[in-house]
Amino acid sequence: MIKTSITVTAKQMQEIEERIFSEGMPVASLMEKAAVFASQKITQLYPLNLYQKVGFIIGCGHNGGDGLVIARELFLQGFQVSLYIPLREKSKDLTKQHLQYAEFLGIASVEFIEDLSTCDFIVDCLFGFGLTRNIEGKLREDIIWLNQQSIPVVSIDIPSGIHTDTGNVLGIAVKAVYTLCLGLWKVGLFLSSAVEYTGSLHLIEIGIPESLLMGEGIRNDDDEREEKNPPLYPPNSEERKREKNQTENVNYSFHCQYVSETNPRIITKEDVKNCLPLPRHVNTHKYKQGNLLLICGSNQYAGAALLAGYGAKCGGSGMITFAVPHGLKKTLISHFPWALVIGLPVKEEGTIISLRNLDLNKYDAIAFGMGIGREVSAYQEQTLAPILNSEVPLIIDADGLNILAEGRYWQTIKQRKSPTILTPHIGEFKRLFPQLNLSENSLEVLKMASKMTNTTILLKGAKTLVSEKGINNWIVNLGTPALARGGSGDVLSGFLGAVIAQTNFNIFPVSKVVATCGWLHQQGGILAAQNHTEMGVDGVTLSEYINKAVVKTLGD
Ligand SMILES: NC(=O)C1=CN([C@@H]2O[C@H](COP(=O)(O)OP(=O)(O)OC[C@H]3O[C@@H](n4cnc5c(N)ncnc54)[C@H](O)[C@@H]3O)[C@@H](O)[C@H]2O)[C@@H](O)CC1
Ligand SMILES: Nc1ncnc2c1ncn2[C@@H]1O[C@H](COP(=O)(O)OP(=O)(O)O)[C@@H](O)[C@H]1O
Ligand SMILES: [K+]
Repeated sequence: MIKTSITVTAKQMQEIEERIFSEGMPVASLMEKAAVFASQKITQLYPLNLYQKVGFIIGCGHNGGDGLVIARELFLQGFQVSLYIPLREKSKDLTKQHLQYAEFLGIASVEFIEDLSTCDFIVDCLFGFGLTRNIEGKLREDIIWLNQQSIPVVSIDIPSGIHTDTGNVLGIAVKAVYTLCLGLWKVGLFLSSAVEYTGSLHLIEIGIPESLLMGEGIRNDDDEREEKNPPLYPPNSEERKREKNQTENVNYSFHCQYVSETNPRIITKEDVKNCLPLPRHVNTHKYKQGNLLLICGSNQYAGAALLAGYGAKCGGSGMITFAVPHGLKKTLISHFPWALVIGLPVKEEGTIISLRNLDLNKYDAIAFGMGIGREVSAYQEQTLAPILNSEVPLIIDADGLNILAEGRYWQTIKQRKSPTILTPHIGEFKRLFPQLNLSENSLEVLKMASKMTNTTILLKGAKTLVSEKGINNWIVNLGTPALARGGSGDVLSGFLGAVIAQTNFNIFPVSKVVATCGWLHQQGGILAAQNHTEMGVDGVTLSEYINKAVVKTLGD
């Protein structure tokens, strides 16, 4: 199972391969295996009865070698194969041998990439994880030409031009319809700069022994499942709070020789199933099921409070309390008759100026910031400061993050004992951490930011990334642009709040729960888009589909 969720860097992949070779597996055999399985996948995607002409762009390294084996297999099956080999003279020995055999078989090669213009599809085997410098000159022109064609491209291992570790484009990169990643997921495939290039991602199993990937301290899912039933505690008892909220040194990653414990894992359906829904004891009651406080809304952004409420509604917490500008009380009650609504004092513009006498520590989670407006910044000592000083797991979103970005509270945040979860989109992240360059290496920067601040950060975008204190890192590898719509994030914060309010962090690390919520949020969006098209996924619709996503996931 671990092979489908682990991600590696180029160096780690090289080390794993070297170990396999040093244990006796011939290089050529591994290449043969990878390429034959890749060719099988290609023929599923492009069956011979529908697609006859296939072009290959062959590089000089082993990615090119893979390409030649795939080309040979397709040729032998009856495809019309053309090879474009721009770096022929520089070919590595194994690649040269495959080229010689391809020529012996009579597989045609072409002089110019334009000669592939009549192909039904093209297989990109120019560079894999060996690409280290920018693509320039003629190769650059070739890729520009390729990207201008409407011919579908399948990239082998990684789209040529994408940096294996950062996902950044090294000058230019191939835009693929499918990427068939060999053996283990290369981490760059999941980072935002690569999203436009990878197309649909498929992992080709090449038999890397799991023993090389497992290490001490790995928790398997069965252990978690057994522990999932939480002990019964009186509501809000000190004992329960202490146990529930302790997160220090909980590290569910692995200590493996080849793969760092901080390598992000892809959150899988199995991970999600393992986390949610949280079990309910038969004799539970509402205060044992998580008591969530949502501090949100302003006259200007009343909708954000409502959408956070709709999100929270999906999360199953026993009690939900809204603390909103008092002018919004009636609206909130009309939407959420089951919730408590507390009116807060406001300034003329309708933004909250204090939390009055709210006893924050009686809640199991607080979500703060959705639609509160920037003006709250002037009242941060009466609002954000007591929230940060509470001993409650905390989610901060939207304008809550903008107040944080002013920089006065990082020390307080660092010292918090309960989990602090920040949910910025890329713009908010840049405001929070102006000293960090997110575009250089988004994953490493995210890890650094969460480590520096002692928080869990969920970075929103086409791919959602989660980092808990730089240690436990996750990638949400699904998503829909249907969610690029005002309010989707408010739904996520509410949902997250409701789930966090019920979570025992002794059983599940914060990062895994946060990634699970991120996954279900995106999966909800995908299901909603299937039924309503991408045009129809407003926040309320999205929230309805989050529960459908839970039901579907459990049934799958
Ligand atoms: N070793 C094996 O038998 C296996 C190989 N695989 C394949 O091997 C690939 C890695 O192979 P390599 O390490 O040979 O690397 P690549 O095939 O990615 O290419 C590296 C070659 O390109 C040259 N190069 C790098 N940047 C360049 C640039 N900007 N312009 C021109 N030339 C440039 C390098 O000098 C080197 O010769 C993987 O991505 C995968 O496709 C594995 O996946 C399966 C097993
Ligand atoms: N192209 C996309 N693909 C997948 N998810 C997206 C895309 N664009 C936005 N999203 C998701 O939608 C949500 C938007 O949140 P946010 O930017 O905070 O919006 P708002 O503040 O309006 O609610 C995030 O969860 C983000 O991951
Ligand atoms: K490639």
